[in-house]
Amino acid sequence: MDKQADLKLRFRTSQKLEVCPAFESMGLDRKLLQGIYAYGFEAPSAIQSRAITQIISGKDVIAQAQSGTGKTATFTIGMLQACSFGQNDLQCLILSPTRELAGQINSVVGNLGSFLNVKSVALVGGNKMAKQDSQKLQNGQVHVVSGTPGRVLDLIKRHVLVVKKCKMLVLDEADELLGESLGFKQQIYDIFTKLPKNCQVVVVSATMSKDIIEVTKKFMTTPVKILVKQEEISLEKIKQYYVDVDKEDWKFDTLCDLYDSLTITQCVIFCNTKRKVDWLAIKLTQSNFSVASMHGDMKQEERDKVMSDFRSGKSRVLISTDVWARGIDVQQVSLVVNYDLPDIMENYIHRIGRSGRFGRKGIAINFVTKADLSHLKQIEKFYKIRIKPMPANFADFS
Ligand SMILES: Nc1ncnc2c1ncn2[C@@H]1O[C@H](COP(=O)(O)OP(=O)(O)OP(=O)(O)O)[C@@H](O)[C@H]1O
Repeated sequence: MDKQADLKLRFRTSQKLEVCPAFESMGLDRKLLQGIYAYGFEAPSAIQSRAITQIISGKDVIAQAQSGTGKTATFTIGMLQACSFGQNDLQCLILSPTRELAGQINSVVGNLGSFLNVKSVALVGGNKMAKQDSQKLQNGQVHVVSGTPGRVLDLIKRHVLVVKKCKMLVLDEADELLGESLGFKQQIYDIFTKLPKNCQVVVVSATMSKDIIEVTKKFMTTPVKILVKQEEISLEKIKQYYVDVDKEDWKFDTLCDLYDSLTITQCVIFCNTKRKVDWLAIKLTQSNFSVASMHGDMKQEERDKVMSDFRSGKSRVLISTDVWARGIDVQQVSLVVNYDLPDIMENYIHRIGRSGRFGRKGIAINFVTKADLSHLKQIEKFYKIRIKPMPANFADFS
């Protein structure tokens, strides 16, 4: 077999995967099922019906599925089924790239595991660890940790977090954690070396490149792969448009013209830098538009307040950087505006995926200057999609 063909084969979805059409047919604990139904889920999504039983079987798993299709519950349900709640040890460690995402995952774990009496904590940077959490950790009263890599590694090194009984490591947004750009990769390797040799590894993301799958070979053993074809990554339910703004200076007025449509439900506006987020938030506020903003240089308490106001619907328009691009789930978000096109190709899919959660309709609007046109074409080519000009009657159907 020539090398190219061999490479293609190795990155295909594993053959003959069982598909479970119902949560009942997955062999789940009765109390876990109770938690799933109480959370409002009726039937599993495509990724859930394929990946949960693979995770439960104890195999290493690479699970890719489109944004908003229920990957969090996929690994959470698999993981909760694998935990022994009679045992007072840390058994599962979930890592994700942002504090907000780690917190969100922790609350999904708590909700789905509410009848199992699961004890979980979120361990993230930015805040001093709550005394209560540190006590729980030291008394071995935590089954599941959802954290960001830096904080988790630090606590392991300081022997506050004891991982010797950990049986499962989950990397959510794995391509971001294992990519070169954000400096998480070394931290992940360091954490991995502290875990027991037979620790199961589950990696999850909406985007997964061949390079990343190569990287996973360093710490995964013959994983089951559930992958999505490049042309299927973009969700049909999210309509994608561009507005030709010609030059940077015109973006602001275009956004002001759109503002009434943005507030119909909730909207996230992405800028490429923290400075631009601050600038845009000030400028819109000065023009009497009500907006919230969030980025990585803000104090954690401020970030938490912005998140909780947005989740509760108190604020409806949020301006942010790529700190908001991945994983954050606010079902009411129906519109995403790329005030700037993302520099990182993968983040296009993650950003627009903040809308159209779990089959809902979503709209993505890209502001495109003359200089951006070739970048837009690259995005279209990469995902095999067509991004149409925004129709004049957009406000009627948004
Ligand atoms: N089986 C289900 N039935 C109904 N709703 C579900 C089901 N599974 C997940 N959801 C809901 O779908 C939404 C999206 O799920 P989730 O955040 O896990 O998506 P994701 O695939 O991780 O997305 P992303 O790629 O953005 O991280 C959540 O609000 C979740 O509660």
